[in-house]
Order: sequence, then C-alpha cells, then structure tokens
Amino acid sequence: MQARLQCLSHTPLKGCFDPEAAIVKEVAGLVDTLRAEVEAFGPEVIYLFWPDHLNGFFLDLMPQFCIGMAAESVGDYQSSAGPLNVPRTLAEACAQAVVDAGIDLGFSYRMQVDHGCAQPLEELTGALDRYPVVPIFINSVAPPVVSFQRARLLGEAVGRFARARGQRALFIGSGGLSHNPPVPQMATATDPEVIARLIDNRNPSPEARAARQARTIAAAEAFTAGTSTLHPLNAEWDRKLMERLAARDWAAIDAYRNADITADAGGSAHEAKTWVAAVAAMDAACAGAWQAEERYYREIPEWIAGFGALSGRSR
Ligand SMILES: O=C(O)/C=C/c1cccc(O)c1O
Ligand SMILES: [Fe+2]
Repeated sequence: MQARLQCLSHTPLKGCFDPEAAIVKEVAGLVDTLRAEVEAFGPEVIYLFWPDHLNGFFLDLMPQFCIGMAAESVGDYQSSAGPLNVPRTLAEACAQAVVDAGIDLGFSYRMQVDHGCAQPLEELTGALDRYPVVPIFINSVAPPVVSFQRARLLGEAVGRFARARGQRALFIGSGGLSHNPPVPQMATATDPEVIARLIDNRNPSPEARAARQARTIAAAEAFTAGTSTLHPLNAEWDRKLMERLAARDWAAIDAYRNADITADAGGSAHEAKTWVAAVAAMDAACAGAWQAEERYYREIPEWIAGFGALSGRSR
C-alpha cells in the first residue's frame, strides 16, 4: 500500500498576529516543502482527521466522531470558504467499515468545516478541492471528549478500510499539540449569550465572526506579552508525544488520561487526538511497514501553538 502521513499543527492566527519574520519564514518553508511532497506523491484520496472549534459543530448535537459525505468550509479567519471535493460513495463505504469495526460514528451530508480542516488542505494541497478528501471530525473542544485510545481505534478502522481499497492515500492529522486558545466552555460559561453561541452559532454574521477573531488576536497578544491566564505551552509534553507517535508506542499513548492532557498541555491539546488517529490509520494501512519522521517543533506563543510536524511514508 502506498501511503503518506502528515500531522501538522494549525493556527488561525497565522497572518493575523505573527512571530518574528525569521520564524514565519521557517514555517512557510516547511509548509512549502510538505506541499511539494504531497504534489509529488499525488494522493488518490486524503483522509483528514480534524477538530472543529465551535464553527461547524455545536452543543445542540455534538458527536464524538463524524465523517462527512459532503462538506463545505465556512471560511473563518484566513481560510477560504467553499466546497470540499468529498467522494461520497467512498466516504459512505468508509463510514460503513468504521461502524462495522465497532466505532459508533456520526455522519453528515452537510458537514461544515473550519480552519481546523481548511488550513491543512489549503496549505498542503494548495486548495480546498485539489484532491478527493474524506473529512473525519474528532470532538476536541467540548467535554466530554474521547480518549487517545478511542482515537487510535477510529484511526485503525479507517486505515484498514484504506488498505482494503488500495488507493494511494494521504492521512492528515490537523491539530495543535499543547495550547489553550480562548474557547468558551459550557462548564464555566455564565453569560446567556455565550451559552447560546455554544449551543448553536451556525453561519454568524461577518461582524460576529470579526468580533470573535479580534478576541482571539487580543488573547494571543496578551499570551505573548506574558499577561494572560491561558495555559502555557509545554514543549516537553509535545516532544514526548511526537516521539511516542513516531515510535508507535501504543501502550504509552493509550495510557494518556484526558484530565492529565488538559492539566499538562491545555484544553485544546485534545486536538492531538487527530494526530493519534492519523498515525494509527497510517500504521493499519501499511500493516506497520512505514517510516515516521519528526519534521519540526517550536513553541510559537504568537500563534498560541506548540507547533509541530510529523511525517510518514510507506516502505
Ligand atoms: O477558533 C478560534 O477562534 C481559535 C482557534 C485557535 C487559536 C489558536 C490556535 C489554534 O490551534 C486554534 O485552533
Ligand atoms: Fe485548533
């Protein structure tokens, strides 16, 4: 099976509040290289594990996992709006295989995706619709959330399906490592307007979207200045997780507890479940015959991100 893996941190703050020019250039160079590698590989299909940020999935009905049979990008921050190229029959067959494997998966024929899905697609392929993509959402911001172990099992089911299909496949995991951007939580929200937005804030006005983005930029400015109460980044946690993923140390990965993830690496570090699922999918698709490579890591407070990249190629 020919397969590639690309796990990559995302951040909507790119271009909105940037670190020094040398770091912007370094990350842009990395992304250019990764995009060239995807182009050279020419995937027949992409399986993209992504976390939403209360832009497409809300608390009126929050699945833990959801596969898109059709999807469009909402165009938050600097990501483009528009349809993804979802191969419906393939996505339906994938959903069937995953459910048959014992993973109770939601599905949507009108999935809305935000920067968590759109940014890696645009950065790694040049457009939202360059390649057929099966978008697979993992709830990472609205507790209760699943465990690393469940994310692994989801990924394995997708990887086994991809192997049976035999198409050249790229598995993408899109998410932060340690980070804690200002995402409101039902458990602590008291303002009725915030609670209402948590429950359903589909298709907000341009003004409402701009106000949210301004709040995130202000939070990044304070975080960088050291005047914020947001959870700090945790390079040690990030590097250890990358090392364990590269080694496919599933016993160690399965042992992570959700409360520790939040305490050690911040509320949005649960996005790393997209990496766990993508690595597990790659492992199953290649029946273990692949090589992992850690490509990048840096703490970037301006982007509120422990920013990393982990690649893999089949042997
Ligand atoms: O959805 C938002 O408003 C902010 C999301 C965000 C901010 C910083 C880092 C990330 O990985 C994010 O997804
Ligand atoms: Fe995110």
